Amino acid sequence: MLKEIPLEQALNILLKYTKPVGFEEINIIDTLGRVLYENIVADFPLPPFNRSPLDGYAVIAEDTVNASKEKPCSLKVTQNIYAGDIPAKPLVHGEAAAIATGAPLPDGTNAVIKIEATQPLEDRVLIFSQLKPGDNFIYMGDDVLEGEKILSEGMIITPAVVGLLASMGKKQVKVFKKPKVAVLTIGDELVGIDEPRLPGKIYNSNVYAVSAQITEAGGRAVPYKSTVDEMNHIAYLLSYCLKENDLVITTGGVSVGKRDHVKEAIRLSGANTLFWKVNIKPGTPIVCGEKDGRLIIGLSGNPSAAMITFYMLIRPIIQRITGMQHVNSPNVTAIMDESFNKKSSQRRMLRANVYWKNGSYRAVPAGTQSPGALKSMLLCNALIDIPGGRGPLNVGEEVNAILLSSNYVL
Ligand SMILES: Nc1nc2c(c(=O)[nH]1)N[C@H]1C(S)=C(S)[C@@H](COP(=O)(O)OP(=O)(O)OC[C@H]3O[C@@H](n4cnc5c(N)ncnc54)[C@H](O)[C@@H]3O)O[C@H]1N2
Ligand code: MOO
Repeated sequence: MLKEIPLEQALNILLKYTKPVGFEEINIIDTLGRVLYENIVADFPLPPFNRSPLDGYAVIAEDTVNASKEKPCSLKVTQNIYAGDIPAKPLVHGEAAAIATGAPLPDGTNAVIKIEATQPLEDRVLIFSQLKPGDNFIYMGDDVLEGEKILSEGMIITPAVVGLLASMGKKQVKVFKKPKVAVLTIGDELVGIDEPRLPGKIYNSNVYAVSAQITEAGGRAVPYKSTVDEMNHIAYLLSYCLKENDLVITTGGVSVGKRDHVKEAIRLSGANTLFWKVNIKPGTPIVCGEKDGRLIIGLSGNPSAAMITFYMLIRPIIQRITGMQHVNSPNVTAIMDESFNKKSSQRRMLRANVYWKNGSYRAVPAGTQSPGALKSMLLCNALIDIPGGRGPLNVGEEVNAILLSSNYVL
């Protein structure tokens, strides 16, 4: 078993045991945020026919030579084409077709004039400017060519992807399956939020916060009722959860106290312990086991420590299982707006709020940094990565900030 390893090594080990859990076919309406499992090749072009970008008249450009406000040319209007129509016949010299935006252009035409540069006159139209072939003409396949690969496996489904899928007429879409992730919270002190909070007890917040993080990361959270600090029972539950789920996350009982049984319970459950302790603060005593290719990851019971190690180590593996290729959080250089007075003997992930001002990122520590202080996670949208052995941070100092959610920064 490895001990006190760097964060990056821990993540590499976890990713080695991480692979997608298959695919499912779902309705397009439910695909936003999922990851595409298939390549999509256009089996017809977009637009599927030559079309008009304007309300106006389809003409033959050569018929408009020298046309001007003073000397308009006059063409006979032989048909009206609305969006959704099929042109009744091709256009020949001397003719124009009244056409709506998005309507198919008749054969023979090579330009469109907007309605504002024309004037109807009985069954004819006066054209006030000269056109070149191709003016205001949208060719079939202008956007997407037939046979073109427009979407690739591994792409995150954004609203634009949804739009392209729909324009290809795809109702059912193959996406990577979400992993089932068990959340097993451990501690004699825990009571459920629907139970009386007796003296000495606390509500089990981790089961909810970690489940929410799993959902946010793209997994399917399976929360279990909390369990007491009893070794054999924990070992039994670990085996059970591992059979029922793709990944098991626990919180609590990973340190060195008499009732911290998770490390031993992982061994008793038949799993192989990959490492114990990662060299970051908070969340140091994280433990990880593997059985039959599935992982058990035991996080600190301290609520913020659990959330931070989740962001650094578990979110990437859930994202990888869901088919995402790029799972690293973005880093930016930020300038400290306030000082942080503590020394960091160990590498520290400082909860911070990072924002953009006058051309640079600024960082403010997000409040009490104790590993159990959950409120500090409210403002925390980034972690300042302080190397071990560094002294306090001063106002104006440049730091490396790991962004947890780019949504909250700008
Ligand atoms: N002698 C030492 N003591 C500790 C060390 C050490 O190296 N030597 N390490 C400390 C560090 S660092 C951490 S982190 C914690 C980790 O402790 P555990 O993972 O064993 O967690 P617990 O002791 O079970 O709980 C810690 C804390 O969190 C509260 N908690 C637990 N579960 C929940 C939950 N589901 N919801 C809300 N709050 C929860 C629990 O009541 C404790 O207050 O160990 C240090 N000790
Ligand atoms: O590693 Mo712990 O989360 O600092 O108390």
